Amino acid sequence: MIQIINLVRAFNGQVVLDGINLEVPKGKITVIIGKSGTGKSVLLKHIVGLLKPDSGQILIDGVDITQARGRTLKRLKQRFGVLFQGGALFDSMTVFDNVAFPLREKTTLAEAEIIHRTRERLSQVALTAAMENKYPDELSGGMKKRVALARALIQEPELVLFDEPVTGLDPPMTNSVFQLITATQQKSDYTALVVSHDIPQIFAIADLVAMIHRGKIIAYGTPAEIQQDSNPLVQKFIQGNPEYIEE
Ligand SMILES: Nc1ncnc2c1ncn2[C@@H]1O[C@H](COP(=O)(O)OP(=O)(O)OP(=O)(O)O)[C@@H](O)[C@H]1O
Repeated sequence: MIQIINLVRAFNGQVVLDGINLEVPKGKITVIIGKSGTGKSVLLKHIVGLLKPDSGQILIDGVDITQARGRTLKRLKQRFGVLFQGGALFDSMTVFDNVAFPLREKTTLAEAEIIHRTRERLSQVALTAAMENKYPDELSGGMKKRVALARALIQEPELVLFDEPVTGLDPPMTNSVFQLITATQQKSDYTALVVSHDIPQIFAIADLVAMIHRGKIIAYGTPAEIQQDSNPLVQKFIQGNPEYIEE
């Protein structure tokens, strides 16, 4: 579904993406791993059309989003649900209004249908009706992630991008958010691209894992393949070996 071909991007002369090649298959969960500052968020921003590369292509079902403008770009963007780092909920809106927001902004659905769909999504992420009228600052970190997930899924996107969805959560909450990603993905069959450092948990949810190092994909495969990868850099990273920091 997504093909990234020779993607290159530098900022102020510093090359961040140095010829990324990656296929993200339809209806699967692909996880990108790699240390802080290797360009994982920059890559996601290119995929959703927020940044333009210096060169290379990103084909979404054959259409190059790096070249898309106007209506074509808008239509491509509508196919994405995005959960950026931090969740970015609107503090002045209730849980319900946060989740309903994309439907109110971008569709002409009747209010009754908006209420129905919003409740459906909230229950999908195990948020009860009692939570609907709370404001983000009354919620725990894990609850906020659930609300952000419900909002990312509200328009039934074909493709959902998650930028470090469990950062700052305790281990049970981390597992619970990962389980929700798996459960919603299986139910709605969207294509998921997740950026996460959380090893070993990501091996339990990923169909495919790609490791990015110095602007390139240096390993790609199933969790079992990655865990057995012969590249010492991959082994150092997944085992949390401090030597990797210097690599
Ligand atoms: N808009 C920008 N202008 C200049 N430099 C940028 C910009 N966005 C990102 N960078 C640089 O690109 C590099 C990669 O950043 P990015 O946020 O993609 O890393 P990351 O792999 O997602 O890290 P983390 O895991 O810590 O979130 C960093 O050196 C960052 O400073």
